Amino acid sequence: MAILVCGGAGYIGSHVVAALIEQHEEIVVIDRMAVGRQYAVLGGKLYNGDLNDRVMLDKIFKENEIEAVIHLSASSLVGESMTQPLEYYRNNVEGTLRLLEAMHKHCVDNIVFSSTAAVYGDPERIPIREDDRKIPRNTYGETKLAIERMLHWVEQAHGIKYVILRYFNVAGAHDNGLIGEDHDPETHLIPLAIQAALGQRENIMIFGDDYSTKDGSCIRDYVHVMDVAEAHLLAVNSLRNGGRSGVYNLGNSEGFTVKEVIETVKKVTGLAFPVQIASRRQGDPAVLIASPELIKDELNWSPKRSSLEKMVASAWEWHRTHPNGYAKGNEETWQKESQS
Ligand SMILES: NC(=O)c1ccc[n+]([C@@H]2O[C@H](COP(=O)([O-])OP(=O)(O)OC[C@H]3O[C@@H](n4cnc5c(N)ncnc54)[C@H](O)[C@@H]3O)[C@@H](O)[C@H]2O)c1
Ligand SMILES: O=c1ccn([C@@H]2O[C@H](COP(=O)(O)OP(=O)(O)O[C@H]3O[C@H](CO)[C@@H](O)[C@H](O)[C@H]3O)[C@@H](O)[C@H]2O)c(=O)[nH]1
Repeated sequence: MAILVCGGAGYIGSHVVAALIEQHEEIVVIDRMAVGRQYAVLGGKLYNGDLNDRVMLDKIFKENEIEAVIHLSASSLVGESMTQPLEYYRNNVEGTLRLLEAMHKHCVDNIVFSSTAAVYGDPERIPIREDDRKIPRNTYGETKLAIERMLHWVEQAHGIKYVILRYFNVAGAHDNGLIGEDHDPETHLIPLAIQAALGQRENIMIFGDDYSTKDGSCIRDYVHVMDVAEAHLLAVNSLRNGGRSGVYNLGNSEGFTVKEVIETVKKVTGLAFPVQIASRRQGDPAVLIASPELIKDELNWSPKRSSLEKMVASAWEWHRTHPNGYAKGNEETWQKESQS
């Protein structure tokens, strides 16, 4: 029996695949490889395909005995979602609809879904609990909330059980040194600051220093990608063992401002780089900090890498050793490394 990982060639998906390999699972990956990186997939069977492609999904479910799905594929950039809302609804909501149709047709009834802190919008209290008000401030969060609601109703009608993981800001890279974050273009704060440290970009911009926070910049809760991957194993095992559906925050219950993150990057790398204040980015809430108590209690999740400095050091190690990511001229080096 195999686990289907949708978006398994992406940043977080590739770390989930690595964790499944350690658990000796049979793995099938579907990724449309526009963003996904072939060399990020350390094992399993890879289908280069789109979730919106019914024929492709049917083929995958026919060719493999799938017992559970881990669904990470999405368009997931807050800023972009504000200018391309139709594409976000199409790729995220319609893609998930196709996936659930295929699961229903092929009698697969367990799914772990990547949701986001962006479903909450401006939180009513900090730390945020799962039942708190959800009024997304951006189209991206809105599409994820729509999918969460879809999962709820599909379970009622068709018995497909789910674990929804609402990640906060995922950071860092795998300890094995083989996989990490490689987006093109990069939009996330930590890798961008590291690129500035490496001299690959002129500076790093702080999007707004006039928020009501201690230094005026936005606060986020960072969580290590390996701790996130570990949560997926716990979630899928719980569903397979007859556990019920659930919705969980995935964060460290500690927030850091953009300025603090940039200072940490300077400290960890030992490198100075220019920092500029820019205007606020559309769709950004001021503060997002998780209460992860529920997943600790119910799924026994215990993050092992919660210090910001260690997360930045882990990201730094990846970027320092792979300054061009996976596939921009260093494929051979990468292949040698992965074989050794
Ligand atoms: N990175 C974060 O901090 C963060 C935080 C909260 C939630 N999330 C969620 O986690 C998931 C993974 O995020 P990531 O940072 O690894 O993103 P990513 O872009 O690196 O990975 C997503 C992968 O999905 C694939 N994909 C997208 N649409 C597809 C489609 N229609 N068919 C097949 N493949 C498709 C992409 O090619 C990519 O490889 C996303 O669902 C995202 O919304 C991420
Ligand atoms: O050049 C930059 C990039 C980002 N930021 C700020 O840094 C913070 C973090 O931004 P980023 O790293 O882009 O992450 P988010 O926009 O917070 O979104 C991430 O975290 C969300 C959960 O909180 C997920 O839903 C998203 O998928 C994921 O991309 C935000 O306040 C940004 O405004 C800057 O100031 N300058």
